[in-house]
Amino acid sequence: MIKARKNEYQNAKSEVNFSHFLMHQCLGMRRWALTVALLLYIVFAIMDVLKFPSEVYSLTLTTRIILVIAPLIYLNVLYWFFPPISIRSNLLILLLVYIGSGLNHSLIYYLSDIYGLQFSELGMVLILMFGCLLLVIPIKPAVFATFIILAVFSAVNVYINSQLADLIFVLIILSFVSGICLTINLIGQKTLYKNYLLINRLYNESITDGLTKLHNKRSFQEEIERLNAIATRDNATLGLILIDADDFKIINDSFGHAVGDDVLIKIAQVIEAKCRRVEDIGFRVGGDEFALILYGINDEKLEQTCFEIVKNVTNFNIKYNRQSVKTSVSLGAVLKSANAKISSDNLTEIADEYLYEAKENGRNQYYLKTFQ
Ligand SMILES: Nc1nc2c(ncn2[C@@H]2O[C@H](COP(=O)(O)OP(=O)(O)OP(=O)(O)O)[C@@H](O)[C@H]2O)c(=O)[nH]1
Repeated sequence: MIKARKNEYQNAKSEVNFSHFLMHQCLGMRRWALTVALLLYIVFAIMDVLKFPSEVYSLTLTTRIILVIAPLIYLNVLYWFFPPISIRSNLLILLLVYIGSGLNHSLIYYLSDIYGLQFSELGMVLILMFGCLLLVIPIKPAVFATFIILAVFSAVNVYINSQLADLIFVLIILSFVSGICLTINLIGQKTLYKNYLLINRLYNESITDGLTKLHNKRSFQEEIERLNAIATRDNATLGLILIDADDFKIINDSFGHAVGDDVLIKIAQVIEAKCRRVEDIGFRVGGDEFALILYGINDEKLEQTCFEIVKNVTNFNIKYNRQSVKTSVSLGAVLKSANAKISSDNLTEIADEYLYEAKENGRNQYYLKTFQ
């Protein structure tokens, strides 16, 4: 059940997190692709002025600036100085630049034909390479944009009565170029997705206790600091319960290690059952020691939770060779009230002192303090 809950949460977040991971991995590539695209496009615009008569370049410059150069300047500033967190951020503007440059190409191709000017096909190959590969646009929108660009290009060719055989030849070359670029893009994204899953799995293993599947001690130190900082920032309460099995050595010595393990797993299940929201986290912090962090809890609910944990563990019905295994836990709990400021180390120390009191004063009970 613990594992199922973790997986459910992770799967829901995985799609979003992969977009962030991909952005992180591809940020350098996208930055340089945008910069090189801008420089190349400015060179194309300058060539328009040098090669074409003013009635042609006044039109081509306007469309180049509006559809491509201005959005590219915006994207360059954004990606170099305020990098977005997701690969899907600014997707519409990226598509506008890609489709805009493709349509511009067809427009200039058309004007060159009318005015009898020389115009190279090389530009279209570069546009397709940037759009399908270097800008790292997600695959489906890239295919869609490429289709629009090639469809308009074909329509212009048909309109100006190009040779059908020539058009088919050019379309085959352009489709081949975009096909290769899209395939490399797809393979790259799939490889990165595999790396992403591997990193996630290794990270989850590094913060999970192998026996109980609760978070481990390392994760406890990270989470108590993180949640205490968030609670202080947001003036929220934070509950911390430390839980220690009573006379666990006796259980191990009397019934064996396997029964001891079974008891630990059952205690972990009781703790996990108290985690009702994403911010509530249960940990195994030592051999027979556990912790539970409850974000935003009030004193009444914290006390109720302590009471229920003690009661549920006492009610375990574990039998070994027809002998019942007596189990109990002692708890030390602390509630950081909404406006209190305290370090996570001090919070843990207070809970630990209270756990010690609970042990000293007879075990199978909880001691709780509110820190104002
Ligand atoms: N079965 C099992 N036992 C473990 C595991 N890790 C630690 N232990 C045992 O847990 C016991 C902890 O004992 P102590 O720290 O002396 O505490 P205790 O016997 O519970 O006594 P109090 O805490 O004072 O009530 C030791 O006997 C460890 O060997 C584990 O993964 N499985």
